[in-house]
Amino acid sequence: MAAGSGTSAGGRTRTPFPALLADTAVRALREEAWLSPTPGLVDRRGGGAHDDMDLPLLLASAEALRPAFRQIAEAAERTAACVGLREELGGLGRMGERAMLRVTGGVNTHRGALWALGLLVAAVAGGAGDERAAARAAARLAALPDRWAPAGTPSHGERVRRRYGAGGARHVAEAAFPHVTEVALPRLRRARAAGRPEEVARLDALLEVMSLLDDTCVLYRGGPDGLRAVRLGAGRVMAEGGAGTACGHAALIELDAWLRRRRLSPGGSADLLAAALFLDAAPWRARSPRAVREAPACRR
Ligand SMILES: CC(C)(COP(=O)(O)OP(=O)(O)OC[C@H]1O[C@@H](n2cnc3c(N)ncnc32)[C@H](O[C@H]2O[C@H](COP(=O)(O)OP(=O)(O)OP(=O)(O)O)[C@@H](O)[C@H]2O)[C@@H]1O)[C@@H](O)C(=O)NCCC(=O)NCCS
Ligand SMILES: Nc1ncnc2[nH]cnc12
Repeated sequence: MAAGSGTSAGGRTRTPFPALLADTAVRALREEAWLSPTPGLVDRRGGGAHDDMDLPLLLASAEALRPAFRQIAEAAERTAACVGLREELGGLGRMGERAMLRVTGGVNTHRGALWALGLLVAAVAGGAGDERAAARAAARLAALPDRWAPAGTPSHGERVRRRYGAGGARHVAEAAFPHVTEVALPRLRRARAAGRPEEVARLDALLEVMSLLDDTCVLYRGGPDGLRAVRLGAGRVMAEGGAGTACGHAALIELDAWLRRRRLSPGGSADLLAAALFLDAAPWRARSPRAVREAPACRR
């Protein structure tokens, strides 16, 4: 879908591109939250493996991130993709995290999603013309330094990186989101082309990501054995035919019950499914060669 901003020929006001991108990002988060039954995750049925989250909380959290997504897009529209922009995005990302924690009463609902979607929103706003170009541009941004990133207490991701050497959310972004472009999006499209219902296509995309991802949420709570079991369990659902078959559905429900008992939540996979839904629906507005020539140059 092509998109722009300002006033159309007929004089009607069009939604500004940053607001359109923020809408698409929030919608992707909402759709991921509504998807059911998702193993161990919050969904329409309840909080999954979480005793501090439910669907209304995730929906409120998604809405609280809208201003951050819009401001991220605005910054990327006006600033070249170099360290200055990376640092501005870091500040906006941390502001978004504070807004999220305010509405959730301190629960980390969407930190990883804000990171992945924030980088992809910036990439599309900065002129990426398709999903692969967006993932590559997001990777370049992720790899830039942010001198204002607070040292503070190590995050869960940082702890398991030190302990087990796992890559985590930063590494996945720097690798240009292969689980999104090479796994989730192709799986979504193959399932749709085969006539599967949209919900089944999304569940299969999630399960395939789960079967491959080093999810630091799972590693933090379940260690390497927990992560191995989650990946094998998700792989088994797919080997049984996926969420749309009787055997695959039974395997999914079994995996869900096991994750709830072990209090393991594949939150990183949920974030990457939301990233795939964002790219799948993104409004593209590749910059014209003239706009690229006139884009502000890197100052550092
Ligand atoms: C680079 C950052 C993402 C920070 O990364 P780091 O790994 O240091 O920090 P974490 O706080 O651990 O957050 C990473 C979140 O990313 C998700 N995730 C996990 N593994 C992967 C993966 N392999 N690939 C992609 N994404 C992954 C995951 O998010 C989900 O889980 C969250 C709940 O996690 P947690 O708090 O650990 O949950 P609980 O176990 O429930 O906690 P307790 O109840 O037990 O206390 C949830 O948010 C999901 O979204 C990881 O949690 C980045 O955030 C950063 O540097 N931000 C600064 C701002 C910035 O620069 N922004 C720029 C662009 S906007
Ligand atoms: N549906 C979900 N359940 C739990 N954590 C999540 N983080 C992002 N989406 C989530």
